Amino acid sequence: MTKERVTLYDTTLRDGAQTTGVDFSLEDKRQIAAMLDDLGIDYVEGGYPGANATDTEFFADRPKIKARFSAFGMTRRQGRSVENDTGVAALLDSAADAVTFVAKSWDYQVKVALRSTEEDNLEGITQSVRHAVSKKKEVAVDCEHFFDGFKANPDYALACAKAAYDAGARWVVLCDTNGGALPHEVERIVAEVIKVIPGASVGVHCHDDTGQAVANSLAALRAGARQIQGTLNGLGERCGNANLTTIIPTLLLKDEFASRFEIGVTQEKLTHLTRVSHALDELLNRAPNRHAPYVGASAFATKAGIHASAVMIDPKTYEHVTPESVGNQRRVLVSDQAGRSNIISELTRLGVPLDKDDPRLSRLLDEVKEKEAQGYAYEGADASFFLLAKRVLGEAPHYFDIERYSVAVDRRFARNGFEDRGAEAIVKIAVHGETRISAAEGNGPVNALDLALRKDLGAYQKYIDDVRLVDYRVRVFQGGTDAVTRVLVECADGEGGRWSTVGVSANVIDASFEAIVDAINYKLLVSGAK
Ligand SMILES: CC(=O)SCCNC(=O)CCNC(=O)[C@H](O)C(C)(C)COP(=O)(O)OP(=O)(O)OC[C@H]1O[C@@H](n2cnc3c(N)ncnc32)[C@H](O)[C@@H]1OP(=O)(O)O
Ligand SMILES: CC(=O)C(=O)O
Repeated sequence: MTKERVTLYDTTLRDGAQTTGVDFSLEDKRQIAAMLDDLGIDYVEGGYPGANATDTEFFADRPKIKARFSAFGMTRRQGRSVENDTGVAALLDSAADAVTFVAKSWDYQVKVALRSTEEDNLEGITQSVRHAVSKKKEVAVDCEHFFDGFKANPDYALACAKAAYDAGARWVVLCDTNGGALPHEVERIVAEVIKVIPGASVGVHCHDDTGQAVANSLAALRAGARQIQGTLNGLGERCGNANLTTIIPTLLLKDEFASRFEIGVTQEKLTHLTRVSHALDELLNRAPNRHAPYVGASAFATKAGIHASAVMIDPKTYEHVTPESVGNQRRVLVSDQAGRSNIISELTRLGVPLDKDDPRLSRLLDEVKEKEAQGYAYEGADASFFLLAKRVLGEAPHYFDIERYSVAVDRRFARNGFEDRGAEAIVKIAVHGETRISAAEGNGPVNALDLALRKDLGAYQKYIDDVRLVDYRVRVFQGGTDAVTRVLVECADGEGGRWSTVGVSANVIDASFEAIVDAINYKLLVSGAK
């Protein structure tokens, strides 16, 4: 059976730029456009030329991408001829291959937001599309509020879509602008639309305000639409847009879609998806969503002991697709929900082979559960788990003893309002029976302690010279005066190694110190220090 082509239209650089807290630079836009192109996306909507300096500059010079490069903007303003509309001119003068006009398609919006008439809005659509087509641009029309408009006044919503199509639009895109539509409504309404506009020219643009943007996009596809708009990682106004990072693997890996449709993204490119998703987060300086479908760090993580034992026999028992297909990884977590299978799996990953019948395995599992009951959490601290395992197995050398440490926080206030802040720490340790005392100043108590501990480890100093603390997280739980503090620390070294450790105490400084000591011990152990 010949497969039908589904077109993917990405609006990360336009609707994604409407996400709270997102502000793309010109260079960000160039990099993201290249990433999308490499993935195999058909259209890259670059932004709104004329709306701001970054977008205007981005559209001055066409990025070197194979994908169609699209400029977004509104239809001609009310009371203005299309030839004299500076907004429309900015779209047509841009280096875009295609223009996407946003047009009202809900009579209520025409009256209230545009303060215009239904006839003028229809004329605006027709004139804008015809003008852009006459300037040799390919045209799409995003019919804003289409689903709400259709529910309120189907004839007018359809008339708007039809006006766009009849004037020469290549794509008529039905938008769930407020994100309130549900899949069965979308499926029903799209089926009505394709009675008057061929499905091959119909697209869908869904927002995620009810958490249904992906489901709504798939419902539109089932009903006959052949273009899906969305964004990487689901960026977009308010709750975001349909997440292409979820839609793409669904189209390629789920039989209902994979057997009927083809898209520009190949199975090989699909294996880059997790990296692309994380690269976008890196550019935005935000942590990737661990629970994101397909690409999140937890998407193929197994925590429950019963699941882990089955996953080790056959991963299919608890995985709907393979992690490798989307460039992700399987993880079996160690926690208080674990059984021996979790421990064996994690030890294997860490390069510590252990037989399921080894009596030390049960001791290690008991120790993990006891420590977790005290507040330790090993699923985010694999280096602390590694150390614990090595100790229980009797394979961890003892490198140094802490004899004492102290830390003082210093605040100096001057009359002119100048405030000087800092902290000083002293750490006394014994290495091979020899006492060493180090002092350090830091911008806070944990920083000072970390610097003091790593200042002089005698014969071991050479192993830790390139270690640095890169992340520090605190969680207080149990509440009230009995509160327990858990500190998670992430360290890195000059060879690209990264590892996480945990410390627990009623006192945040003690918990931090414990996590830092674990981080140093881990580095010594994996460096082969004796
Ligand atoms: C559904 C969506 O996500 S659409 C997203 C659109 N993107 C953006 O708004 C981000 C970029 N926007 C901007 O920089 C600015 O809003 C601009 C440059 C486009 C316009 O700025 P301004 O001229 O100051 O107008 P303002 O933003 O206050 O209002 C929008 C105007 O466009 C009109 N308008 C809105 N949609 C349309 C439309 N589809 N067709 C014609 N006119 C429209 C409104 O009635 C309003 O007109 P008014 O100025 O006569 O009141
Ligand atoms: C066009 C668009 O972004 C919307 O209607 O949501």
